[in-house]
Amino acid sequence: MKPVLSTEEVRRLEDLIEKEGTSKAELMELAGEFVASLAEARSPKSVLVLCGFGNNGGDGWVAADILSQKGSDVHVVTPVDPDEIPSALARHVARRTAGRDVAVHVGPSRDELVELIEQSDLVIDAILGTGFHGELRPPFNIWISALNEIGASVISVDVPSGLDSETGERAEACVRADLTATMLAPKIGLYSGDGPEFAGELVCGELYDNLDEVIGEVDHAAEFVDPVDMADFIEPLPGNIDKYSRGSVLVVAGSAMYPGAAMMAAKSAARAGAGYVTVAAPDSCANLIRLALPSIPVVAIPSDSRGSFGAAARSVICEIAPKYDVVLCGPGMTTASGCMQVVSGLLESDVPLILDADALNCLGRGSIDGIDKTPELLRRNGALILTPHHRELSRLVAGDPVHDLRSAIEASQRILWACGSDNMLVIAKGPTTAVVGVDKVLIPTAGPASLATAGSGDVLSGIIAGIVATAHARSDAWPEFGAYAVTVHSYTGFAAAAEMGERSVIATDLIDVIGQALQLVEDEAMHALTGLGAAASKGE
Ligand SMILES: NC(=O)C1=CN([C@@H]2O[C@H](COP(=O)(O)OP(=O)(O)OC[C@H]3O[C@@H](n4cnc5c(N)ncnc54)[C@H](O)[C@@H]3O)[C@@H](O)[C@H]2O)[C@@H](O)CC1
Ligand SMILES: [K+]
Repeated sequence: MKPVLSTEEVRRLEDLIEKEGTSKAELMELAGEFVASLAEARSPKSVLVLCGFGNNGGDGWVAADILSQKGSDVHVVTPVDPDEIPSALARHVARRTAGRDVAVHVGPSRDELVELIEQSDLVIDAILGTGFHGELRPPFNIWISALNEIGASVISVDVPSGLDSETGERAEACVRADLTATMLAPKIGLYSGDGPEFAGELVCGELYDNLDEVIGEVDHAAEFVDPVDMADFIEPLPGNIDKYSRGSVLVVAGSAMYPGAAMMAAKSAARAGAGYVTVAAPDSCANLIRLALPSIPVVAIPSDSRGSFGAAARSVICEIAPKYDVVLCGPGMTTASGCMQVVSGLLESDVPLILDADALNCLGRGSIDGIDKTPELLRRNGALILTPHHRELSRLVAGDPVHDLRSAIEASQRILWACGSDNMLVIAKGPTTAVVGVDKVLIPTAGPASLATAGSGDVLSGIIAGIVATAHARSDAWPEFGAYAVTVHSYTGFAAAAEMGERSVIATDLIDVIGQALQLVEDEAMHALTGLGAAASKGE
């Protein structure tokens, strides 16, 4: 797992490294070297380095110096003369570089800048890093819009300039990078909001030999997990196993209006490895589900007049629920009063429980001031996993805005900390999904845009249920299993897009490739672990 840091955590880390004997000036030299090495790998004949006023600019000046010494034709653009750069560290390296074989352009006009960009093979964006906040001031807004218009090949230093490294919000003009070379550890804003889109490929320069030790001494906003971190959680299927010991799931879902959601969640749970999946659905749609899923038993529960769970549903469902390793409740269920009763009944039981979709909306309706103000509703002995997307999460915290990764993590933590339970997990779904536990936040590999399709959430909750059911002995590691499930879902997006084309994927395609996705994740985890090199690339 790789730490992902907030801006404040990065500052603390730099201070600690300084205490250990490596100064910020040395870190700047190392950062510049790292950027220069990435630039060199692209063999540019001529490089343009855009430098700002701060230390991000300083990294750019160092890279410019190294690249010119290695034979590239290097031009540096700066808003002020090197002697007038306010940051002492950056001023020092700028003066040094300007005295060497680079062409320095101070405050060029837009036309002059456009000409410089067009003449170069590669642009290094060292305009703004973690020190950027608020509205983008001139001349940088003009520089950045010129750069994006021309569509130059760009390496951004630390973060794309114009992106807030904390929130991932972008200014009106924000560099669209091909590659972002982030220093020491990725900043949380690179995963949030506009970050993933504008950063392009992300590589991290560790810069400091004892980084692993020192980074453990600062808090981490989150940790990035990739398949290699999942090796411990992927177990081979033993031969002497029966359908029940492979893990059982009860899917409480569906209504006359939305029977498909129940079908997709149940089929996904089975495809994700559960040996025995049962659907409990209102009798209004039970037969339809039976016909669609011949391998899955369906228990018909009395409906209300509109085809949702009726008043008798709670007692019937709560009686059968404890027989399963995990219960998934919510897809396509509606928020009728019978459904609200079912959710509160299941919460009172001890069975490991996943609440998704309408079950979350039932929770939101049952707590006017926000679920974080009424944590007693969620306190229970059994494990509890909530899987809200941003709108559902916002409803759970009484309408407080949730619009990006950072606000999703904050809202999830408010709920978890109010409940104080280490048996609880919020999987906050979004373009980047966060798996939030009471004491850790995991960010699994994000999937492609093809996952943004109706029913994709039902597939994810089914995958989570299937994976959690097969992991019943490992309840100490819910966040890791949650991250594993989210990764598998992401990989269904890659695999389905490879078969169907990114724009054409529908949720049922994702279900059909769950097996492929499980295999891809397993291959990547095992190959990386055994040093066999890169595994089969995602869906190719
Ligand atoms: N994290 C680390 O350990 C290291 C960080 N270094 C670099 O240092 C950077 C941070 O340096 P700084 O703190 O000097 O900050 P930056 O260089 O990111 O930006 C600070 C400058 O940006 C200007 N600025 C801020 N908001 C603006 C706005 N809205 N419009 C226009 N200008 C604006 C300020 O006037 C200030 O001069 C990192 O991003 C990284 O590139 C490296 O030098 C070495 C190691
Ligand atoms: K930058």
